[in-house]
Amino acid sequence: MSSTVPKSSNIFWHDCPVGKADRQKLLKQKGCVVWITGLSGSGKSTLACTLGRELHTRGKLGYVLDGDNLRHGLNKDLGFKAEDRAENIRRVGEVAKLFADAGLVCIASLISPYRTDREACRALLSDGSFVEVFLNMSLELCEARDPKGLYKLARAGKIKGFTGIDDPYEAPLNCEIEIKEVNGVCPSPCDMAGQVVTYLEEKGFLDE
Ligand SMILES: Nc1ncnc2c1ncn2[C@@H]1O[C@H](COP(=O)(O)OS(=O)(=O)O)[C@@H](OP(=O)(O)O)[C@H]1O
Ligand SMILES: Nc1ncnc2c1ncn2[C@@H]1O[C@H](COP(=O)(O)OP(=O)(O)O)[C@@H](O)[C@H]1O
Repeated sequence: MSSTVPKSSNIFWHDCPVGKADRQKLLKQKGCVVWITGLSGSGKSTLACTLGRELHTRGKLGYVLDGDNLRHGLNKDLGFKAEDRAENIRRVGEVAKLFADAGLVCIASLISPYRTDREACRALLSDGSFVEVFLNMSLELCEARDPKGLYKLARAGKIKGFTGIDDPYEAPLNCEIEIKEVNGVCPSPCDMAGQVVTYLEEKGFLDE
């Protein structure tokens, strides 16, 4: 696992005259991170994109960091063993922090299966500006969806270490928002995004 202590020495922090507060004023919103966690197929990307669209419609600036997408570039050197997943989450947490500092509503959607990795990301943000959203969908529902056929491959032993099958998923203990299926039925993407928007409104993130 990567250390959070810099390897380099003789490094200094430079402050710029235009700060987060100035950018937030310009954008008429407050920077924060909406961190969406859940099993593969639980609807993370769907929620991220629907929320991104809803914010855009309201004239609010958001940006989606999707785990699958980032593994094509920033994180293409990482696999799925626990250390790689930890490094994946650490990097995305740092990038999300920069987006929040830029004044954006940063929407990160990653399985992020380990509690300790998510908590480390939470600790990077100031109090209240890390909003953890748990898509609490059953394995049965996710597996029935299986849009990429990955559960099928995992069940057949063709993918090893697949989250929920032969790799762990640690559910959040203290998330800000939990979205659940009721009797096997999941809220619609619009309803899921609406729940997050309501939270952001109530906490004042969508105001100056
Ligand atoms: N072994 C294994 N376990 C879980 N997922 C796998 C695996 N191999 C490939 N994939 C694909 O990778 C996507 C998850 O990437 P993440 O960066 O979100 O994963 S993690 O947060 O580092 O656990 C995940 O995307 P989602 O289905 O959108 O969650 C899969 O498409
Ligand atoms: N709220 C929802 N209601 C119905 N289907 C959904 C919902 N959210 C996602 N889906 C569908 O479930 C599948 C998995 O969603 P996706 O967003 O790709 O999940 P993840 O990013 O967690 O892997 C997709 O086919 C998507 O269209």
